[in-house]
Amino acid sequence: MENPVIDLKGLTKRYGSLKAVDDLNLKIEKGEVFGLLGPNGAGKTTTILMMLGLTEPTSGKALVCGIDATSNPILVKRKVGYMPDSIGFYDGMTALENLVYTGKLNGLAENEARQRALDLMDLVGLGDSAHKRASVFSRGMKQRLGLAEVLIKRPEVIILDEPTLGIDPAGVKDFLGLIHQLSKEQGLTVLLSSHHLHQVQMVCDRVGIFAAGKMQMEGNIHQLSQTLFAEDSYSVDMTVREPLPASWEHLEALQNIRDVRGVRMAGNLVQIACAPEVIPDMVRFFVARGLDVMGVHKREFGLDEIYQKYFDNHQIENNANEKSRSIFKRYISKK
Ligand SMILES: Nc1ncnc2c1ncn2[C@@H]1O[C@H](COP(=O)(O)OP(=O)(O)OP(=O)(O)O)[C@@H](O)[C@H]1O
Repeated sequence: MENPVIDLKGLTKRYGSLKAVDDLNLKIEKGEVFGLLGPNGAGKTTTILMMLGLTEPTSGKALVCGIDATSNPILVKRKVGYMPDSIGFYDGMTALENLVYTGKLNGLAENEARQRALDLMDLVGLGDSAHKRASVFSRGMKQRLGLAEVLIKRPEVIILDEPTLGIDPAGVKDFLGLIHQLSKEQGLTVLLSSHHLHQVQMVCDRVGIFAAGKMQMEGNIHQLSQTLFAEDSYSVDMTVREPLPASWEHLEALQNIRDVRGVRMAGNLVQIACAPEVIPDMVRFFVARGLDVMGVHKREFGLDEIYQKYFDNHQIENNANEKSRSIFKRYISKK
């Protein structure tokens, strides 16, 4: 990566004997959406605070848009919009007044701030609520207003901490769609910290699993899946019309096909761990035995399984949001 927008070099933060962040190296490029994942206490917030110049590193550097966040925090704050997990507004002001106020604080003239605030309220789906007091906003509406407030100063980077908390499912889809659009169309660089793995997977180009102050793994979903699940990272779900008996006579022949690494059967569903190239062979196998194939679904492991597998493998205490955990389904592997 030639000119990363975010460049963390050996970033370390100690609190007494605790290393909250331990020699972190991370580069994020322009227009990239990077998901920062990790259990409670992993060091995510401490990292973000150092990137904003709000906490001084014990050693190492946080460069944002080429600026050292520790020695130039004010300059960095002009370039970076930060949306914390709980956002405060001036309750006595309307949503529009709040945004205009923030715009003016960031150097916009009154008219420009007003116009931009109105445009942004439309963008985040609050166009009809511009003149309502922020105090009457629901949590989800406050999150949307928070995004508008972050965007008003035209940041080059936005850092979002659990941004979808309290937003309804349709709103989450809109919100993530908007993040994606801003990154791809306007080159906005996004660092997203969240425990909602499915949402992170929907929007992030790359994710990093952070634990015990260290970046344990990083890459896109495909790379992480390949690293953790190796040969089992692909599988295909075949659905046949009639349920198959547990002692299906063709099971062994299926298991012995080249590149098939495991088979699991449940009624009329057969899950086969195999390379994607052999999917047509699988279909032919079933058809040749007189079975009606009703569905073929190629499946890759998602971030939920990747995250769980990582912590299963490494036995690092995982206190993260229990809702984000899912049951990892294992295949019956060939002996
Ligand atoms: N000001 C502080 N003084 C002492 N220890 C701190 C301080 N701030 C954070 N820590 C410790 O540093 C570690 C990392 O905390 P941090 O808030 O960065 O974690 P996190 O990954 O953001 O967690 P969460 O997902 O719960 O928000 C924790 O062990 C925490 O107790």
